[in-house]
Amino acid sequence: MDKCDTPACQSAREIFEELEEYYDDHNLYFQTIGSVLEAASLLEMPHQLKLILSQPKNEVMVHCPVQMDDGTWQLFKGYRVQHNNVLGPYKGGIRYHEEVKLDEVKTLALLMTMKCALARLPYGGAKGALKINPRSVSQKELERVTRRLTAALGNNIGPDYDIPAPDVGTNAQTMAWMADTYINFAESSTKVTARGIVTGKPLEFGGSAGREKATGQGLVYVLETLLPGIGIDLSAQSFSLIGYGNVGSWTARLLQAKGSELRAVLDHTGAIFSEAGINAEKLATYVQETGGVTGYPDAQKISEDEFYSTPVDLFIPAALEQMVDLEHAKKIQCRVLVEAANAPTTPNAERHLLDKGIEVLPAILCNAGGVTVSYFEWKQNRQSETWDETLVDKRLKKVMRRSAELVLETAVELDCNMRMASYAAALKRIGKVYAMRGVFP
Ligand SMILES: NC(=O)c1ccc[n+]([C@@H]2O[C@H](COP(=O)([O-])OP(=O)(O)OC[C@H]3O[C@@H](n4cnc5c(N)ncnc54)[C@H](O)[C@@H]3O)[C@@H](O)[C@H]2O)c1
Repeated sequence: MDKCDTPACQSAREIFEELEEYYDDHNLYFQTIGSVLEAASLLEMPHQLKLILSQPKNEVMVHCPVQMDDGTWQLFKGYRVQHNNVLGPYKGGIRYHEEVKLDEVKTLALLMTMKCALARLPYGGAKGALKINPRSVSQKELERVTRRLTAALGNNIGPDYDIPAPDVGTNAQTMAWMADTYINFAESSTKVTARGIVTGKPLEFGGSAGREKATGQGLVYVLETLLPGIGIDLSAQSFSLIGYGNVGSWTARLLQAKGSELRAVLDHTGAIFSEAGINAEKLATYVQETGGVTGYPDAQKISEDEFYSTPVDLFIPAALEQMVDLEHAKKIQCRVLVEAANAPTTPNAERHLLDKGIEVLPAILCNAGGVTVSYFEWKQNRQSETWDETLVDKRLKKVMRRSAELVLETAVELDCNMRMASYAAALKRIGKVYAMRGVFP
C-alpha cells in the first residue's frame, strides 16, 4: 500500500502523538480524521475542538449469542460508535459485514458527524455494525440476530438519543425487526414515538416515500448543481460504478433517466462492461435475482484492472471504503470521481487524481441524500404525518443544492479542494455551536 505523506496524515500524526494514541498511516480512521483536522487547521479552530473531534464520544461493543437453524450456537460481535452529538441526537446506519472492524465503524461515525453538519440536519454522527455475512444465514437467523443486537444495544439507542438506519448489508426489513424489538421494550405511553428509533423502515411501517432511492437521488441533485459549472451536461455522460446495491443501482437508474450511460460495473462477484451501454433497470432486476453483476447476459465480463482503466466521464465508487487506492487512481480515466460510498478514496489516490486534473466530489456531500430523507422520516414519525414522494424530493433537492453551493463557496473562500471545503463548511457549523454551548464542565 502507498505511504501517506499528505498534510492530512501529518495533521492526524500531531494529534495522535499528543493523545499518545497508536497510529498507522494506512488506517482508515487515521486517514479520515487527518483530512478533517487539516480542514480544522484551515479554519484555525481552537485546539480543544480538534482534540474532542479526534475521538468518538462513545464506543459500544456487544456480543450476541444466537441459536442457528441447525441447533448450533454462534456469537456475533456488534458495534455502535457515537462520534459527536453537539448538533442533536446521534444518527447513522448499521452495517452487516463479515469483515467489519472497530476503526471502520469509527470512521463512518465521524463522517456522519460531518455529513449531518454540512446538510444542516439537527443530528450528530454515529455508526453501527454487526460482524456477520448476511448472505450466509437464513432470514430467520438474520431476524434473531437483529433482535438480539437491538436488545443488547438497549438504552444506547433511542428516538431522541441515537437513531440507526440501513447501510451495507441491511435494509428496510432489518429496520422493521429493530423497530419492532425496540417497541416491545418501550413503555405503553411511548410506543407510538418509539417507531422513530430507526429510519429506513418499510413504507407501510412508518417509512418515508423516497427513502430507498434517496442516496442516489441526492447524488443526482448534487451533480445537477455542480457539473454545469465545469462544463458537464448530465444528459450525455458515460459513467462506471463500483457496487450495485442500494446506492449504486439507484444512482445508475436515476442517471440513466437523465440521459447518461452506464458503461461498466464492478461488484463483489466481478466486473462487466458494454461499449453500447448497460441497461440500469435490467441490471438492477438481474442483481436482485442473482445477487451480483457477474453473468449479466447483455455485457461482457472484464477483469478488475480493465474495469478501473475504462474511460468514462464519471467514475462512481458506491461500495466499500478504500476501493480507490493509488494504483487504481493511476489507471482511472475520468473527468469527475463522484464518491457515492463513504471514504472510498485513499488520500494519496485523491492527490494523484487531483494532480491529473480530475475533480473529486466528496462523500459527505454526495451521499447525504440518505440521511436527509431519514431525517424527513423521523420528522414525519414525530408529527404523525405522511409526505408524498413529490414533497420528499422537493425538500431533498433543496437540502442537496444548498449543501453543494455551500461547498463551492467555501472552496473559493478558502482556496481549497472540494473535500477540504466540505469538511470546513461542516466544521464551521459545529464550531459555532461549541462556541455557544461551551465545553462541559
Ligand atoms: N444505503 C444508504 O442509504 C447509504 C447512505 C449513505 C452512504 N451509503 C454508503 O454507500 C455505500 C454502499 O452502500 P449500500 O447501501 O448501497 O450497500 P449495499 O449492501 O446495498 O451494496 C453494497 C455493494 O457493494 C458491493 N461490494 C461489496 N464488496 C465489494 C468488493 N470487494 N468489490 C466490489 N464491490 C463490492 C456489493 O457487491 C454491493 O453491490 C457504503 O459506503 C455505504 O456506507 C449508503
